[in-house]
Amino acid sequence: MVRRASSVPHLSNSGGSSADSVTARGRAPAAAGAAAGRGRRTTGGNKATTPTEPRRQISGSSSGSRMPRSRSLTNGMRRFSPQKGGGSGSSGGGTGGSSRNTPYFLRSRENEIGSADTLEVVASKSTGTGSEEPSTPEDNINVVVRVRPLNDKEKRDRHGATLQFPGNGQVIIEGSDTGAKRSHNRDSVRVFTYNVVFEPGATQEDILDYSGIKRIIEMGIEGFSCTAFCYGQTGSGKTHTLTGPPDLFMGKPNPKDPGHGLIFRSFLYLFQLIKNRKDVNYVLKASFMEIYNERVIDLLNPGSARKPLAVRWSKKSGGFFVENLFTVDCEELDDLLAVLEEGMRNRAVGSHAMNDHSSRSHTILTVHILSDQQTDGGVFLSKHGKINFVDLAGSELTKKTMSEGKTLEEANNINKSLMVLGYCISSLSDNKKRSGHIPYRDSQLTKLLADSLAGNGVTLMIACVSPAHYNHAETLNTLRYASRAKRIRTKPVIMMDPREALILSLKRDVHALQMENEHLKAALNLHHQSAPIDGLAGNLIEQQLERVNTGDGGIAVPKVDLERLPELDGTELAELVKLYMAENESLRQENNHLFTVRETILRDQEIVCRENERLLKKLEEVNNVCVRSPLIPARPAFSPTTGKETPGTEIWTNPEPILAAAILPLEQRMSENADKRTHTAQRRIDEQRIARNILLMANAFRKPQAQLESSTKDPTEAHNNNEHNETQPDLMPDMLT
Ligand SMILES: Nc1ncnc2c1ncn2[C@@H]1O[C@H](COP(=O)(O)OP(=O)(O)OP(=O)(O)O)[C@@H](O)[C@H]1O
Repeated sequence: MVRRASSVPHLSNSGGSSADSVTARGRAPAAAGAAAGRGRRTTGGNKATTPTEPRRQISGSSSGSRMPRSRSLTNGMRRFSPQKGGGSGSSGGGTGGSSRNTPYFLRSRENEIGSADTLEVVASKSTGTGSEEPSTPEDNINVVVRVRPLNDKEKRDRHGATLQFPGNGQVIIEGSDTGAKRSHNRDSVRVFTYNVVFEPGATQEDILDYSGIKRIIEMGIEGFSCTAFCYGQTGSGKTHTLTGPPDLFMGKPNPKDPGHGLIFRSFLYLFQLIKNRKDVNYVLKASFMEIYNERVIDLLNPGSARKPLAVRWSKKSGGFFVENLFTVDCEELDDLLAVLEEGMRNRAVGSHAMNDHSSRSHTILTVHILSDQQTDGGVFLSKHGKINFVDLAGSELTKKTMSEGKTLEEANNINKSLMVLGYCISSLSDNKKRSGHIPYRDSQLTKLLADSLAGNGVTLMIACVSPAHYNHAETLNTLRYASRAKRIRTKPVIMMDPREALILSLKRDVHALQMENEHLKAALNLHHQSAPIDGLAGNLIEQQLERVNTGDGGIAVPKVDLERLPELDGTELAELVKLYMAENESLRQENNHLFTVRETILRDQEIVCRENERLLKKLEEVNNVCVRSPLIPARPAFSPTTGKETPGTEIWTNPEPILAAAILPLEQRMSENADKRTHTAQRRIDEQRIARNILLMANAFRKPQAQLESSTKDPTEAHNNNEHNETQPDLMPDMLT
């Protein structure tokens, strides 16, 4: 029997257009009033501390359990780097006031997603704090398992337990066989490992503290798209985990009720966090929808006609969204709680043999967190985070639930959409299939969860299972899915205003390029001072340094009052972006020039070094030849009085036949001669040698010319002369050096 069938829901990156949002608000003031104006005050923190006792294995009763013994805090719980501290004392963020809030919301509709890596850099630059922003590399979906206690009926029927909890996030499921046969059939025992396993004794507060939801909320505040969803067979405790026992929302809920589920507690935690961030201006909005028989119904504005809303693809955000979904501004915690209550009252609930209060639809409650923070650089950073709480309808074996008629139709739709979800999970968890086709479009549910499962979101899956042996097949199935989901990797990104992200990123580029520029200038100046470079390279460097120092050719970006940046209109922003881009380009070109100059210098240096080495080697060879050669080159005798060369005194001496005793005086004499030789004398010798060489060269050129002239008369003679000429060049190179 369906108690309430209401409508519509949402979720997606971009939602409808801003106009849609306004229209929705306009056509459903009653819902808005109902949701936002209850005036309920819930200040007390819900510290549920029901005393229970620890248990290792499920027995017939759940009473007396205290904490989930097998929860493992070492795996997924610490996946994310710790969040940066709260308020920094910066005052700019909250100054926008309410006039800034509405545009944010409208702008958020246009948001595009940007890479977390980029944001990390942008944020670290903008805050000037280095690399403390949370990094979000590709990561696995966080999967926890919650095992509910045996219910009264199961206890009455003496259903045995099928699960064991060895600890370390493990859960053991026994074989499907029963009785004596079961104990011998060890092959069918399966062990699964998850981030955390909550045993039946776990309290609602344990789920908040240890499931990883707190980190999800923190990341939502940071601008990520986050999702927490419960999956499991019917009656396994999904709704209980997310919202609490069914009677909680029947009348006026008691905020201090320990039964309150994860959503209520998350809201408290969210507001607590927001209150501590004085440096950021937050605007919260919420929507609540359900997917009932593949139709999306708005739970905050079901309308009498229960007209379903359309799920559309947004090219801009690259995701699905629900058109005209009603979104409520939530300035206070009460407003959020009112949204939860309203949606819970409007959702479709039915009863069947396995659950008196069975959800007949999938529900998605989304909290949009629009934040606006002024960075150290004065730029306002706007982000659009969101947290989806998804309560999936439970899979059911219609034979067991004894569904018929409308309930049967619901069950079929539920099972079908869960089957599609199963396909998607299984494809996404398989590395080979992951890049192939994922059948998101096969159901409304998977369309709207696509981003959470495979895209850029942060996801927490809470797999709810029954411990009773008669649910063995369903429990095993859920554990398998959860295990597969754990293999899915996502790469979370922050959703922020693309224009602001672009400006920040360009500013970062400019800064990096300026640093590079400075570095290059410093490097070049160093070379320039230590070794002045002549020639073409020298000129080029001079020109470049001149250009760099005077800023010639650079783009002048006007000084902008960064505090007023958000007030600039689209054209002005576009103009600013253009200027930054032009400046970037100019700096890039300048840096390229500098690189070229540096390359040239390095090449020149290398050539000079090589030449030096060559000359040194040659000098060494010459020295060796001088020492070892039997023929010591002739040296002219110089007059000791005039210091001038005495013509005809060149002697060729062969030291071999000279007695050893005679060598010393000869060497001494040579060295004396060398010392005595004046610079002018050496120059004259060189000049003579050069003159001789020039003469030889001239002759060599003159002869072929004459031969060329005569060759026209006598080809044979010309040929002979050519032969002779070929020997000429042999003399020249050596002599010229
Ligand atoms: N951890 C728990 N502790 C106590 N009671 C629980 C727990 N989990 C579930 N229950 C109870 O079990 C019953 C079924 O739970 P619930 O309605 O949450 O299941 P469900 O998975 O949402 O089922 P469906 O898919 O049919 O909606 C409820 O009466 C609920 O209060």
